[in-house]
Amino acid sequence: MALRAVSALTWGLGGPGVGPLRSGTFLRCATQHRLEKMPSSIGFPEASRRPFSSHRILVDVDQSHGVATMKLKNPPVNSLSLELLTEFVISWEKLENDKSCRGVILTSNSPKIFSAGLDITDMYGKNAAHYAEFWKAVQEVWLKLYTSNMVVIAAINGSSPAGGCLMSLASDYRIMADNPKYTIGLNETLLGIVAPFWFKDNLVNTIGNRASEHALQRGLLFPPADALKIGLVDQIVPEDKVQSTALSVMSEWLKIPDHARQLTKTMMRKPTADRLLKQREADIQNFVSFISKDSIQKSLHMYLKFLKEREK
Ligand SMILES: CCCCC/C=C\C/C=C\CCC/C=C/C(=O)SCCNC(=O)CCNC(=O)[C@H](O)C(C)(C)COP(=O)(O)OP(=O)(O)OC[C@H]1O[C@@H](n2cnc3c(N)ncnc32)[C@H](O)[C@@H]1OP(=O)(O)O
Repeated sequence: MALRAVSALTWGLGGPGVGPLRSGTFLRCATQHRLEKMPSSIGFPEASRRPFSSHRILVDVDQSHGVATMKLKNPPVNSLSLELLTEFVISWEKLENDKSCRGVILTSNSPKIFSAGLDITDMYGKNAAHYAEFWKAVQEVWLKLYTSNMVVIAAINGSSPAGGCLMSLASDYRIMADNPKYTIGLNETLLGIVAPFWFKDNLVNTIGNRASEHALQRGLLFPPADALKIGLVDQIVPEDKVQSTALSVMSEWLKIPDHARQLTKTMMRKPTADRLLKQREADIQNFVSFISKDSIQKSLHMYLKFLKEREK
């Protein structure tokens, strides 16, 4: 009975004419029935899977449930290089255009590291044109994630500093592996660099102003239990339960009619996304001039050296 009630609501309100929302709501209604019946902790049945991949991004779409799993694959530490970011955008657009896909679980193919954040070698020793192209790609990935009509769940199966944390923050829900060796946070100041205003906005929207002020100035990296305490992640689970929990949470989110959830998400997030969109080019120029400074290049050089030489 409850199943029918949810579907009737979706059929009634979510058809053509919903405006800027993703089309294909009708298809999604059928999916919704199946999702609600799905035991939430199981994986995807082979028959309905449609994988695709590029060098650094692996995607597995479960068409019958309307859920894709996207894995970052850029060994050794899943740094967000220009190549990875570019491939990410292409894969993301493919999913956005796939009417049967309503939700994405974002995770890592590497054990222990969700993402080491932006690839420092893309911000060090290159020319202005490279920095500009790189930053535009960083902006694009954030905008795609933050404003996606799909439900985005970050399954954080390892450390997630800086840009890795940003990708998680841009998701709708964050589940982190409960291993105290892993950390998450915006640690930019530790590298002698500064998180731009839209990283900061996304953090403030998630954990509040005071906690952000503290975390950002000190470049704090939080172990899972502390991240949960301040609301940086929504849930921590044993390492081997991250993916199954993500599937289970996804099935709950997908019970909500798409159009209502999407309009609500837009209402909550549009002002923050617009702040970047309105000054995107200026933000690129700001990044280029900041990162090109001798003092900043020197800091990045020292940090790379520290990473290579530190004791493991
Ligand atoms: C008012 C003025 C405002 C102006 C603002 C304007 C613009 C904004 C300007 C700048 C904003 C930039 C925002 C930057 C965001 C970022 O994401 S920066 C990246 C931050 N990331 C980190 O600090 C993580 C560093 N890495 C680690 O902590 C560890 O590597 C680890 C992820 C915990 C994994 O540890 P482990 O498994 O032990 O692996 P290794 O440390 O041995 O690393 C293996 C190799 O990978 C290299 N590496 C690590 N991280 C990166 C990276 N992010 N980029 C590139 N390379 C990386 C590491 O050096 C090792 O290399 P070798 O094998 O030794 O060659």
